[in-house]
Amino acid sequence: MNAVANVSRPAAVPMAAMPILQAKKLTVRFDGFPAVRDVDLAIADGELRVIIGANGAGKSTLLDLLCGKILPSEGEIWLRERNITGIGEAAIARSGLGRKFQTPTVFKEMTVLENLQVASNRRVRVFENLFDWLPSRPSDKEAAVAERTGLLGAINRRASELSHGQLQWLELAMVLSQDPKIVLLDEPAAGMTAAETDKTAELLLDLAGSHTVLVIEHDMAFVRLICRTITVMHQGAVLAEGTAAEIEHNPAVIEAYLGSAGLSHA
Ligand SMILES: Nc1ncnc2c1ncn2[C@@H]1O[C@H](COP(=O)(O)OP(=O)(O)OP(=O)(O)O)[C@@H](O)[C@H]1O
Repeated sequence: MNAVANVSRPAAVPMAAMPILQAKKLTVRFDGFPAVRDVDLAIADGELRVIIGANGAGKSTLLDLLCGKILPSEGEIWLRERNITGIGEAAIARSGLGRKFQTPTVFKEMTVLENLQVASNRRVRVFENLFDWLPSRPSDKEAAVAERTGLLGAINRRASELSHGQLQWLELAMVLSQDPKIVLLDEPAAGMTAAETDKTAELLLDLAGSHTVLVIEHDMAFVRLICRTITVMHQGAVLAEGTAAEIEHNPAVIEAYLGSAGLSHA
């Protein structure tokens, strides 16, 4: 049996309370081309939301907008009752929104623990690694983050010795070290083995609830492992939103994104 099947899934989150993250008519144009168009999105506190869509649908650009990496041409982004549009990437990160990119940006010559210390500002400057005068034991928080991401046993190993999956988990652990309320993930299972993919699904299901998680994903098998609500993007706009079953049977989605073969063959 798939290991993920044993993980208890958080119930779909009802949207009664104010969403923790909202996009309102979010649009960005590059030289007049609308990469993201009029996107309305409402993510509940503790929700695990998956965004799917064909290449060029605007998924990464949407995450770039939400984390403040790029500015919208029109529309707004709200973190609970606060309009965070245009406040800048660093201020948005400080407000509790963490982003993990597809390509890990860990320091390969440092250990897992040292990377976590850099991420949480316990090891303030990278060159301090040259001197062995910083704590070599994990704090309780570092140990907890390492344990949650399956890296506790590897905490003193250099990042260069880690597998591809472990590197991805390390970068997620580095994001978690900064205490985000919301975590944005760009294809977290890309390039992973089947076992690593299952473990990543378990990890995301475990994170949901204590964190709000927004995931871009291409791999439909992975999406089915983790999804509660799926948002489908097409040509920069939101085409559909619903459960996996609703999305799989949505004629517009089948037509626009999945082709006549349907979702099960995506
Ligand atoms: N900085 C940019 N300048 C010009 N066009 C851009 C820029 N960034 C993205 N685009 C265009 O915007 C559209 C959306 O791109 P985006 O990368 O967001 O799509 P995506 O859904 O994430 O695709 P993929 O799954 O292939 O990563 C594409 O047509 C892309 O070429």
